[in-house]
Amino acid sequence: MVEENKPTMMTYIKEEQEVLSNILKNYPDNCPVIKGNNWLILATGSSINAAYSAKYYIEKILDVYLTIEEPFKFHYYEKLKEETDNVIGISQSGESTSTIDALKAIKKLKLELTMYGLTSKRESELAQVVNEVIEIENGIERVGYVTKGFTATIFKLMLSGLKTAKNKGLISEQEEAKELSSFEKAINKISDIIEKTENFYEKWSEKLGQAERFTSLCTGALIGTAMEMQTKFSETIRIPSQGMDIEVFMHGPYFEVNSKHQHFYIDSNSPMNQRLFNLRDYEKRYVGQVYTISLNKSQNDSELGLDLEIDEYKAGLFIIIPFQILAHHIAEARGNHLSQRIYTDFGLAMKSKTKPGDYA
Ligand SMILES: O=P(O)(O)OC[C@H]1O[C@](O)(CO)[C@@H](O)[C@@H]1O
Repeated sequence: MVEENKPTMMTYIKEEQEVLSNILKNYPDNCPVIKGNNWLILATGSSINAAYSAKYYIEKILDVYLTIEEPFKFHYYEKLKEETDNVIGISQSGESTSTIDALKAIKKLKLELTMYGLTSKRESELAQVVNEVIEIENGIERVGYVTKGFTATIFKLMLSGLKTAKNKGLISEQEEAKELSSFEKAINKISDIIEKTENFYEKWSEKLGQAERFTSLCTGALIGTAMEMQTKFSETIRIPSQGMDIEVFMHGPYFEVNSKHQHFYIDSNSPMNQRLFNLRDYEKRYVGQVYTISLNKSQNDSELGLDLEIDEYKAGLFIIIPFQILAHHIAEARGNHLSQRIYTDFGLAMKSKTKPGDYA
């Protein structure tokens, strides 16, 4: 049962349009020019998925190499590359200990490295470790299964890339304006995305409720979306869920499919799409149901067409929204009352967080 006035994932999903519009309104003053050509991003959970969702946009618009690492593994096993110019730690709460610890260790090793912290909380421990705080600008999010913080993180990273590209003279004023206008048009359609997803869910709710495993499959630039689908479905629906690139799926995971599995194909108009469709046609014969979430218009009932005029590099900002809504609805329909939090002592017991989350 949802308690009155208690925010839910849906509360925050419905705020995404406004949050992203405000971030856009505050551009360029709200974004830094990021130094150097070799950026290292450290983040975990939804924050690392957000980094992957912005990576290919940034690398396309800028002359940078963006390396993304899990902070715990990086801290204990990886070597800091000589050519690394800066480190960006991302933590929406600013309370993920692995990210904070890895940043502290790098600081000890190379004090002169510029460290940015992308976080919603200026007063957090992460914010104290870095040289420059970049605020995510998503307002308060008191549901642990983050949604608006996820898209806001992607957008701040993309816009910081755009501002840096302009500052370096890599794009003209007109090109910058064109990018901003294409973001704006798609942001204004978020309410349509929500409505279309609600209709899609209505049509498929019974079928979705029968799945024993969900898999989302994408091509390159949308890997952050597939990863976040895995995170969000695992956190909320709590049945085996995975998200990966089609080529990864073709080397092992395809052996496990059966009629209890359901697949989502992410159609981002990638030049590799034919291979995605070939895989979908093949798997249709063996899994319980295939769905497509597409940037184009819907072609049939099992396709959720968002009808957005954006390229695949920006798509990660938008294609995740249907997955966020589906995660919420499927979870609630299966009896997972998301407002009743579980494993509440986990973060402190495992020291994965500096303090208990401030959840509704
Ligand atoms: O961005 P943050 O606050 O570091 O959190 C990272 C991840 O940790 C979690 O809070 C789980 O501990 C996830 O829900 C979240 O995606």
